[in-house]
Amino acid sequence: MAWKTGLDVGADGVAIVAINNPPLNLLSVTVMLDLKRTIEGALLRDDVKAIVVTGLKGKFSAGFDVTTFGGRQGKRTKKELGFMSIEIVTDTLEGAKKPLVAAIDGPAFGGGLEIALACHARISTSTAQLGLTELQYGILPGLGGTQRLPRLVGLTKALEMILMSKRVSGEEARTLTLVDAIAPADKLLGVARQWALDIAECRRPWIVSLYKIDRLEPFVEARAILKSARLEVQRQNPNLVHQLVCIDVIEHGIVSGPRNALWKEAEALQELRQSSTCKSLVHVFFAQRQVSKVPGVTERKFLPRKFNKVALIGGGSMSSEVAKLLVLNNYQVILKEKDEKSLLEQINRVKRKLQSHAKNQKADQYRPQKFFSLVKGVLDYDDFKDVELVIEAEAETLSLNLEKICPPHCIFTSNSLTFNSKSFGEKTNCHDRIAGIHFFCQSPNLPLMEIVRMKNTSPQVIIDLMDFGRKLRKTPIVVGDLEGRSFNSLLIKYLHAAIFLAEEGVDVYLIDKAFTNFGMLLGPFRMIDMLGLQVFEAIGKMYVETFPDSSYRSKLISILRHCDNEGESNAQGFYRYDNCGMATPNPEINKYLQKAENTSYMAIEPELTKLSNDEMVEMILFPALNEACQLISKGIVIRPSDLDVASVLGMGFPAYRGGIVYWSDTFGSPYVHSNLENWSKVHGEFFKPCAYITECAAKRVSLVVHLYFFFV
Ligand SMILES: C[C@H](O)CC(=O)SCCNC(=O)CCNC(=O)[C@H](O)C(C)(C)COP(=O)(O)OP(=O)(O)OC[C@H]1O[C@@H](n2cnc3c(N)ncnc32)[C@H](O)[C@@H]1OP(=O)(O)O
Repeated sequence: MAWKTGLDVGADGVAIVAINNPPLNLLSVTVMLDLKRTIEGALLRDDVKAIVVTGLKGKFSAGFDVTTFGGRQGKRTKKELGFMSIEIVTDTLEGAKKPLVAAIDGPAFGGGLEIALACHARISTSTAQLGLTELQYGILPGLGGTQRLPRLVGLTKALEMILMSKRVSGEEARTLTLVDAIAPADKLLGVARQWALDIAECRRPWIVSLYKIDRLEPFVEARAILKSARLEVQRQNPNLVHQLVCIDVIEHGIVSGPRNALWKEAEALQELRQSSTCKSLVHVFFAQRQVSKVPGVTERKFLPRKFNKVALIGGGSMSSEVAKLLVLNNYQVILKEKDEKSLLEQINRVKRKLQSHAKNQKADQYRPQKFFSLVKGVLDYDDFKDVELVIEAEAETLSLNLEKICPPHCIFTSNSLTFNSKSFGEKTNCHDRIAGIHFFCQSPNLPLMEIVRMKNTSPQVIIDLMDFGRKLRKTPIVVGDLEGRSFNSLLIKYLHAAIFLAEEGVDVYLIDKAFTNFGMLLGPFRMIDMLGLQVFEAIGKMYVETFPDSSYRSKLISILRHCDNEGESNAQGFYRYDNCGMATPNPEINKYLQKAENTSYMAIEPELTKLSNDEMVEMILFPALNEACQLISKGIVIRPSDLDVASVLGMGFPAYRGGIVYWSDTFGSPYVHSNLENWSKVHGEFFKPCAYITECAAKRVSLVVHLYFFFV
């Protein structure tokens, strides 16, 4: 078996110990044992005065391999528990009789950084990335990070970094006193070697982080900081325990001593790594990495082409949001409208949005003007000669004329709600340059961008659009094209199911509360307000026309709109919004619901008003899962986990529940099926389970595993 650490002793008496587990030098029990053996070997050699610990090929270590987390582990003995943290990191590395200096380049995350923290000094490149990212996986730093980081940078900064899994650059780490010096990559080892010799020869201090006290706040202040951190995490994530456990472990070190706390940390890690929260978060971590892989496209390794100039055609308020997003990311934008009046309105909308953005960001007064200089409003196509991307927001078709005006590499996309892939660009000769692009259910602020890949869209165009999405700081998800179905349809099912319950007499605000208690960022009605009732009604109508049997025909939205309730855009919808954007229930809502009931042909179902929170959540999310299974079984999304990522980023679904498909699958397909089947008998086709769920339930197999067999 190949060694996972290398040893190289120089004539200066410094041993370089390098972690060697490419590509990211991930840690495992084997790597840790090798590290222990190599360090012990170096300590025994008379020609070694000091040791530099580093990672091969410019990557210190991206921490532990998280695939080992989230599963059930047998009970461990106390010795096994503290083995890596106490015997290896603390007693062998930190307790070494010769000084150890960490030379950090590239990633130093989780356990990787914890090894560096146990060294007696740290030298880093300015671009290295450092962070204790464990809480992002529902665990806590398990190699002494809960004790050493607060002692190196102070409790306040350490809590900020640990609780938010915050990553800092080498440069920032230097200002935090997390690293002792910065060196360019080509001089990193040289500087670290000299530093190690300086410690060995008493020219620099030999610092043992575990017992450092000068950066730690005084006892009373420290406990007050921890108390307020506890309150804050409880307020933000009342369903999660791992953050509280982590704060307890940090406090234990302050009250009972850091070595004592290392045992507590090891026990807590053992417990948390088996939790469902950890399993779900690890699932989301890998799912997020998968979405960047598009079969038949990304493995070709094409380089993305850069867009400088983007044209937006029509689209009113929605397009103005996209225009704002583009100019804030330094794209030149051509706004094309059909007449003077619409153009003036559009220009003013973009101006207002940029001004209010600058105000919210507390930017200087000239910033909006600077951004606005990137926007040009036009009524004709003269300026399209050098645009690289066209986003059509309204038109159903793409004209041959436009194709001729634009350069031959220009990409044509539709952002239209009623985008019909068959007619869009039908008469042109550039089918390989046509795609759909959704800035996510018309709210460009959500960190998701859906790219609809048509039958003929070229791989290069998909690469270009994915890169464009990332430059806008969105996660691009590529979907196939089928009858206008996409992640939007899943979202619409979810929101329509919530409206169905409200129209059946369930309190709107209780529904929203049930969802925020479940962990969603916003309840469904707050989300409709955010999307805008006009947009929501338009998409709803499109679905009713395209899928008349399985769509829900809501009365409520048009009634609300009739009384000028448009959502956040005009500060009234399901909620009313004050000048600071604070939402309070709309006092008129029952009046609108009564009207909807009077015009509805469905009888109110009193049983539904007795639903528990969990039942409400299932009844609203299972129809969305039903839609998800259709998207997957028809091959519209590449893999089931893409919908988990889309639900986390686009719906605000709690990542710690793993995403909509993953979460639903924990109930088992027979449970999901029998619920949908029962609801459909009473409440109609909207709830009818799709053939795929029916088949999985009949075979009593997992929805996800079965789908993988289907498509891989
Ligand atoms: C006990 C300890 O306290 C616990 C811990 O150490 S917890 C672990 C903490 N570590 C982390 O959070 C690091 C997570 N990784 C990352 O952020 C990024 O991978 C990175 C910034 C290091 C590198 O990014 P990038 O260069 O884009 O490479 P990326 O594509 O993400 O990763 C390369 C491969 O390694 C995998 N990988 C990355 N980090 C991993 C990890 N910690 N565990 C398992 N696999 C990992 C990726 O999934 C990917 O696999 P693939 O090629 O099969 O898709």
